[in-house]
Amino acid sequence: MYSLPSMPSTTSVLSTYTAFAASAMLVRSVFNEVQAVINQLIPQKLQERISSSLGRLFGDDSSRLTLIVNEYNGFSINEMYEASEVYLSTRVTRSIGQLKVFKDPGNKGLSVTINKGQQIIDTFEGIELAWEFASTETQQTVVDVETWSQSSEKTEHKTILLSFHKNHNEKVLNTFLPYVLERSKAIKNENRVLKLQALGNYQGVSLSHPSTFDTLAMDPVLKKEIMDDLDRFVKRKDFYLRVGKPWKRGYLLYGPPGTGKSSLIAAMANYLKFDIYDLELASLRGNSNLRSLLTSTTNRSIIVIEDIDCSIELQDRQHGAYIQGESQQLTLSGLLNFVDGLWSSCGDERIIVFTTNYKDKLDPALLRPGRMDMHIHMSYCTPCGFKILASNYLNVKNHSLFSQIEELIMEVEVTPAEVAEELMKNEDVDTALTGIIGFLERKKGMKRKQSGVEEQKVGDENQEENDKKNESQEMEEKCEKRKVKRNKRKMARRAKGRKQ
Ligand SMILES: Nc1ncnc2c1ncn2[C@@H]1O[C@H](COP(=O)(O)OP(=O)(O)OP(=O)(O)O)[C@@H](O)[C@H]1O
Ligand SMILES: [Mg+2]
Repeated sequence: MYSLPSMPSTTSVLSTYTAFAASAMLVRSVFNEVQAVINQLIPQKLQERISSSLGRLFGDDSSRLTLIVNEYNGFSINEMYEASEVYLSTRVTRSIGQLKVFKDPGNKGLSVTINKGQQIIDTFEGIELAWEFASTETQQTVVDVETWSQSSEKTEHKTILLSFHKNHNEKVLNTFLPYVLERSKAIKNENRVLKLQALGNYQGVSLSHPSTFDTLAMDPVLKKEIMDDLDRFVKRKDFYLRVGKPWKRGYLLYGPPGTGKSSLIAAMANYLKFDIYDLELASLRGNSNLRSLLTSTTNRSIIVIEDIDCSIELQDRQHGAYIQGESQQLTLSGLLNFVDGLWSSCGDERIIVFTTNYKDKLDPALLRPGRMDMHIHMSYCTPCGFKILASNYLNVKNHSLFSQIEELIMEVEVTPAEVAEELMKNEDVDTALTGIIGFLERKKGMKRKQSGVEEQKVGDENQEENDKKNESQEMEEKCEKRKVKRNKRKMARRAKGRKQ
């Protein structure tokens, strides 16, 4: 038969408690005595160091203050966490037994950090500071709204703890933490790997797009204008604050496929050392999702919405715009609210870029003056653009064949992407340039032939209209292909999400 274990009598519990309380008092009085001796004999800085170590030893934490720095603040990334993480990667000391080492693709060096539960002892202007990483996990049930299948997902909540002597509370908050923020910015700029994030699946990949303003084939005046605009933007924090405008800038890039819109975005990111967030509207579900995704982006970033004409089915603004093939609503005004900077909680130093092949197809609400700060036309290749490409790909600044090529480039519509492709076909300069001439001649011949046939068929007047139609059809096909590609990517991501 099962019998209950005998309960301790009240008197034995009391005597145990009394003995425990007596020993606790003894420990405290020893602690106080040692503290008093320290106060009399030792200089103040050393006193603090010894007393906080003793405090830890005797389980007395009353002399120390711990700041808790969580990775997220609601949906937003806590910049103090990010900055601390970057800063700490440079503060790893020899006393640490275990280190986590990783290398970001494209990063110049290795990144090192400590494991959960370990401490980094740091000093700042004579103050001793102890950093520690901590994390907890929670389990969440996720429902796929398409299949209604449920899965369970683990979420990790990461925290950095910073503890120090209470006397330095003000100094740490007012001087040290701002110093960590500044320092991390500098460290990031030194070793920067620009991140390219696909918003919606949170998978960051490093941006290894080599495009810079130097390699970009475009009108030099326009190029300079864009660079000046970016310079002005990053320098004008105080101006934006003074006039009460959110520190944001919007660019609309438009032009035919292959004229360098995506390359220009990469050049902007490389120039400013900003991260890129590629926002796929097709993978979003409604305004609240858009809002939470956007608030999860960091400052100093470029948010890109490519092919805005393909991403949003343009409908009457009153009725909202619908994501193609999705039942949930993402309104155009939801998007425009963001562009207008209504979400000032979203952070600072943001650039928003929309791209489109058809400017005319866009909702006028997007084109309204003041909505996007700069409309940038990316055009077919010009003679000047060709020279930049030849210098990039063949390392030639001048050549006897240049004038013939430049003449042809003025006659036919050729994109920088097409020229680049031709230039890559051969490393030998003469062969590559002769190849380009052949390519342009063929294009010119085709154009002539096409217009000859068309002339016979429909006569001169309809020619222009037909050209437009063909072009428009080509673009629509491209849009369609993109949609299919996007859907495939979305499905793959979902499948991957399900597997995890
Ligand atoms: N203006 C340019 N200067 C230098 N290279 C260019 C330029 N335009 C295109 N290229 C070359 O062609 C490739 C494709 O160009 P890019 O993706 O930037 O075009 P896009 O305008 O974004 O096209 P799409 O409308 O199809 O998205 C680039 O990777 C680059 O190699
Ligand atoms: Mg593009």
